Formats: sequence, structure tokens, C-alpha cells
Amino acid sequence: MQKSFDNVKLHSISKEAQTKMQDKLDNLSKPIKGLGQLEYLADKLAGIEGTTDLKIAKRTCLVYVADHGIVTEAVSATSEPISNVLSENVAEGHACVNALAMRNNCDVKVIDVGLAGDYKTTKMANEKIQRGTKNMLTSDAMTREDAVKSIQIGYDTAKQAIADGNEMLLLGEVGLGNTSASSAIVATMLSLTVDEVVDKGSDISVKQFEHKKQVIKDILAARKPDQSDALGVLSKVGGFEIGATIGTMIAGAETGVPVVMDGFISDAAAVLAKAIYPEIADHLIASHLSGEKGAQRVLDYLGLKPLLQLGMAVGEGSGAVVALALIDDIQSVLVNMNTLQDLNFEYEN
Ligand SMILES: O=C(O)c1ccc[n+]([C@@H]2O[C@H](COP(=O)([O-])O)[C@@H](O)[C@H]2O)c1
Ligand SMILES: Cc1cc2nc[nH]c2cc1C
Repeated sequence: MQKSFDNVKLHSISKEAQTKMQDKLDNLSKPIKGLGQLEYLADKLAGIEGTTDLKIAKRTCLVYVADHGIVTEAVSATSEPISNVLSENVAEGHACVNALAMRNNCDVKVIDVGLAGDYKTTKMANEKIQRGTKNMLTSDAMTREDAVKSIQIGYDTAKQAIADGNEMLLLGEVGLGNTSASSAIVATMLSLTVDEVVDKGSDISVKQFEHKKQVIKDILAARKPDQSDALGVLSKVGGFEIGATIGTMIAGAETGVPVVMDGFISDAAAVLAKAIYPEIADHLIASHLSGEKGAQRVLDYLGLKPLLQLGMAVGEGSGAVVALALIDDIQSVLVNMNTLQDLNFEYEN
């Protein structure tokens, strides 16, 4: 049954578990707060999961893939909607995210929510809504109905992954042109200028970059997305994989399962999700600061601290998977370290 997505009850963050986690960390044989941001991470996970015994062993990166009609305006690495080629590579296990997931004990699941082209692999879930969005310079990217459908798919996919035993979900995507859509969303929702948010995406020439900025300005002038209508923004200048990402964030937040964001496309989805659920960022972990210019503004707006700053701009969930190493590190600390009491050590003040 289709949801309206404005009436899901979010799981409450446990302040009690957060306090217990900080006490636990303060009792370990290390300087107080010595693990810095890893302690912020542990507190955050404890609050989301409602326990100091973190559950993070089974995790899956959900990679939503779709095409964008805007690529025909020469804003991306190619002017053809051929995300199918890149997505098939992820589904077959040979992309960047797969190489990283192997080392970080993470499953990868690819979900087609709107690829334009065909593919041979049988390892991709087919939830195709349309064959790509429309060119948002000349018409809305998608209908409102399809925008809701995209959120629903991300919600249902996450709920199934959680029912299958996943204790943590990671976000990933492939979608040529989606840094243009994400920039349009972020500029609209945060009242920023295009120049403040747009970057080179999948790496384009300086000349093409100037053109990309102008195209996004023209899109905003033509579509006039209204920041008080998040679903309208998603349908006018969004993408199917961005909608699915929003749905997964909502499902995780409803269930008390942490959702690890990836890069700028996750950022844009989170901004829209926050418009529907102001508290959603409490349930999200910002894995890294994307190399895209607008990323810092978004994380500030969401009140999130990125675990890593590596200048990554791959997408696919690659940054989220890299951050799993840190999540596993803090878990190892919690499970394997001696306490101050074990050493009969006491702080004097
Ligand atoms: O995650 C990011 O921050 C990120 C930054 C730049 C590019 N990407 C990836 O590159 C594609 C979008 O770039 P573009 O230039 O086609 O808009 C898309 O498939 C994303 O997964 C991703
Ligand atoms: C090669 C390539 C790989 C990607 N993976 C995700 N987005 C991508 C965009 C490009 C261009």
C-alpha cells in the first residue's frame, strides 16, 4: 500500500543509551574523550539503536540507480543516459564500491529505479519507475505520483533489508547527471545560489563546468521549485534514486536502524527528508564530506559531522563503505578494551 510519507512515526533517540555510552567510554583505559569523533559516533549509534551493545555486524549498501534526462544538456561526463553500463558493473561486483565492500564486510544490493538503457545482469533488482527522468530544463523531471513511488521503493527496500537481518544500512547511487539534480535541490532548499553549490560532478572541463552552472540556473528559473513543497522539489528537479534514498532514510529512522549516508546525492536527499521529518538527521551518519562544493553547507544545515574528509566524489556508496572501517574500530574498542577499574587507575580530578 502506498504511503503519504508524512505520517511515519520516527523511532525515538535514546538519551539514556547515549549517556550510558559516554559513561562506558569514559571508563575505558584511555584519556577522557580521547577517541574524539569516534566517541561522537558511538554516542550517536547508541542513541539510534537504544543500546550500548552496538549492532552493526550485518550491513548492506543499497545502491539505487537511475538516469537523468538533463545529461543531454552536456552537464556530465557523457551526454547519453548510460548509467546502465556503470550500474551493471556494480551489480556484477566489479565497481569501486564492491572493491571497498569486500574489505569491509558489507553486502551490496543494486536497485534499478529508473535506468534508461537495458542490461543483461540478473543481479539487479528491477523496480524501474520510468526510463530516466525527463529533461528538467524543459519539463518537470517526473510526476508527483512517480516521486512518491520512488520514495516508496526506497522505503520498502530498506524495510525488507531490515527484515532480512541488516542492522545498519548504507546509501549508494549511480545516476549520471545527478550532481546537477542534487545541486538544484540543495540550492532551492537552503536558499543558496547555484555558484555556492555546484561542482564538477563526474569531472568535466572548466568550460563545461561554466555551462553546467548556467544550465542549473536556467532550470531553477524555468521550474521555480518551491522550498516549502519537498515532494514538488523532488518531482521538478530531482531523480528517482534521490527519492528512493529519502525512502530508505525514513524506513531506517522509523525502525531504529542507523543509515550511513554517502556523498552529495545523499546530502540532497537528506535535505528533502528533513523537510518532511525535521528530526531525520538524528538517525543519519555522515560518512564523509563529499568533494562537491555544496556538501559542507548541507552537513552544517543538517547538524552532522562527517567522519572522513577525503575529497571523494565517486558515489555508488563508496564513501559510506570506507567509513565502515571507523565504525568497526569503535566497536572493537567497546568490546576489547580494559576499563580504568581493571587497571586500578583513578583520575585525581
Ligand atoms: O557522491 C558524490 O558526492 C559524487 C560526486 C560526484 C559524482 N558522483 C557520481 O557521479 C555521477 C554524477 O556525476 P555527474 O557529473 O554525472 O552529475 C553519479 O553516478 C554519482 O554517483 C558522486
Ligand atoms: C566512470 C564513472 C563511475 C561512476 N560510479 C558512479 N558514478 C560514476 C560516474 C562515472 C563517470
